[in-house]
Amino acid sequence: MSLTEEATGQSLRQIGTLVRDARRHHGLTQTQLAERLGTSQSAIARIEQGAQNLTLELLGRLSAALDSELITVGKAGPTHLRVTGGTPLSGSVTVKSSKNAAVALLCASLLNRGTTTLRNVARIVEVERILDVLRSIGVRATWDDAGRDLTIVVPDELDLAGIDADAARRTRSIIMFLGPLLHREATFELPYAGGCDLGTRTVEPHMIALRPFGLEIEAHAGEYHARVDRPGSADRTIVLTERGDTVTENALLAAARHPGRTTIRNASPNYMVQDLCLYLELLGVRIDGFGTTTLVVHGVAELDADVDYTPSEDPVEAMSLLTAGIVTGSELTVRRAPIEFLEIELAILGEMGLRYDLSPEYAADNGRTRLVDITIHPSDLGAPIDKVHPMPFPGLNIDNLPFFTVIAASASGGTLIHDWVYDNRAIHLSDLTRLGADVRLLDPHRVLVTGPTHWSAAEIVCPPALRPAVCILLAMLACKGTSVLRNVDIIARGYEQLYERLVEMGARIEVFTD
Ligand SMILES: CC(=O)N[C@H]1[C@@H](OP(=O)(O)OP(=O)(O)OC[C@H]2O[C@@H](n3ccc(=O)[nH]c3=O)[C@H](O)[C@@H]2O)O[C@H](CO)[C@@H](O)[C@@H]1O
Ligand SMILES: C=C(OP(=O)(O)O)C(=O)O
Repeated sequence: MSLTEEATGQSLRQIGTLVRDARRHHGLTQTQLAERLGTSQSAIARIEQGAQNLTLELLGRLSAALDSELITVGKAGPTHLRVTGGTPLSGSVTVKSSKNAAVALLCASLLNRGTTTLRNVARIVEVERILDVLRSIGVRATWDDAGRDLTIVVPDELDLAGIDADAARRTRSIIMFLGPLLHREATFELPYAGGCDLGTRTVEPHMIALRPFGLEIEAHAGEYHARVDRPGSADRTIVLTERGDTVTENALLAAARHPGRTTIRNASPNYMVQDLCLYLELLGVRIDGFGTTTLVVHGVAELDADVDYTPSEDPVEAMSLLTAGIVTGSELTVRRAPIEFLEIELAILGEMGLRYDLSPEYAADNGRTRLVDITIHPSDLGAPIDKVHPMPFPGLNIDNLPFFTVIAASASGGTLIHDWVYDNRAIHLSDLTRLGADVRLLDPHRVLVTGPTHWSAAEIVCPPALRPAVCILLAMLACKGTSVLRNVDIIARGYEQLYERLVEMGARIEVFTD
């Protein structure tokens, strides 16, 4: 069926614009996109001009090639936001539990023969994707009536042939199936890990970390082909080549059922790793060195316990909510903020002139993570003297860095933001120029932001990266007038009810679809 039978020339032109914007966000030329689709550059040029008949099949292939919900076939259309900004927010907002702990714990539940109950799990698309994958291989995962707590029961035999490859390819976290699966299967296949468009993200450190557990991986035809030759129970030391979060988690997951003592050096002590350690301890795995870069895991061959765990609050969500308040010049309280994972961020903000108060500390439901309520006050911000750059924990969180771009744009003076981590995340922040910010990309890793910005409303297509997308939304809250942010579905990957919660604080955000 040809779409032109139904759609007007105007909708073809609209689709053309969406395709062009998505292609540019992916840094693709027309020729490169044409190669992905097996078509010619001139056909792409015609599509982008709205001068090409589009079949549903071609629309589906375009969506897949651009990994974008811009054009969906057989589903509701993409979601957009109309944001009327320029007024302060007020009141308080409570931080939800973290995306990154949730996905690690879901993967970890594969280790347990007993029932895992995870409480207060974030209702986000990233979690749903891992759940889809788990269910497709036979895991029983059910939400309670309130939709907050998850009960997970893993069958004796997994149906790995039935894996939902589409859901798996949309998340990078699928890589954390390797650690648990290597104890269950001698050979298995997993689809390639996917995720946001942040540039190349290596999985080599995972291969290096898991090799001592007998795992060999060959990657071809869109799949990891895993072979396991399980070693004996001898003690071992694993030195991670990168202090990555998920690679530390994979090493922990493998070590948990390795019947010996595993020392993991250069481990990430970041928040999601701490949640995972606490869960594994409930399963009966002793881990020395909690919160440090050397973890000693006393593995147990069979893990069979009915456990109940509540992951801790998300520091990146806390930073997002603080940013919303800062750029709108608001008096706002962010409740249940995990302070240990925000201290450096707050210290830099304090140097920039942010006035804030902290409540006394209290414990999160996991009993360990320290929480505070942070109240920020309207402040005149100045650029920090030194560049702002992330580090593996304890350092400024890599995922919190993009928010400093929006904040720096609201401050007087020039701020250099150095994202050495991701090849393709800073580039998405240059969209802030469309809202009046002076954001100059010096190279793929360094952004020079000069403020203060006279924010002005605009229409922007959401970049295909979670944090930059939220940064643009938050900047729109600072813009007088009405902005439109198109195709915001990516935000649901990591945030639950973000718009509703901002609206409760006084933001004017309307959600609409085409
Ligand atoms: C599900 C989950 O938990 N995701 C988080 C996790 O992803 P994840 O653990 O997958 O992060 P990666 O392993 O991709 O690391 C991010 C990037 O940092 C580089 N790198 C990392 C550590 C290091 O010591 N040296 C180094 O160069 C990696 O090569 C990569 O390019 O950690 C990232 C970095 O905190 C966060 O952005 C992600 O939100
Ligand atoms: C990069 C991020 O996460 P992921 O590892 O899930 O892509 C993020 O949370 O910003």
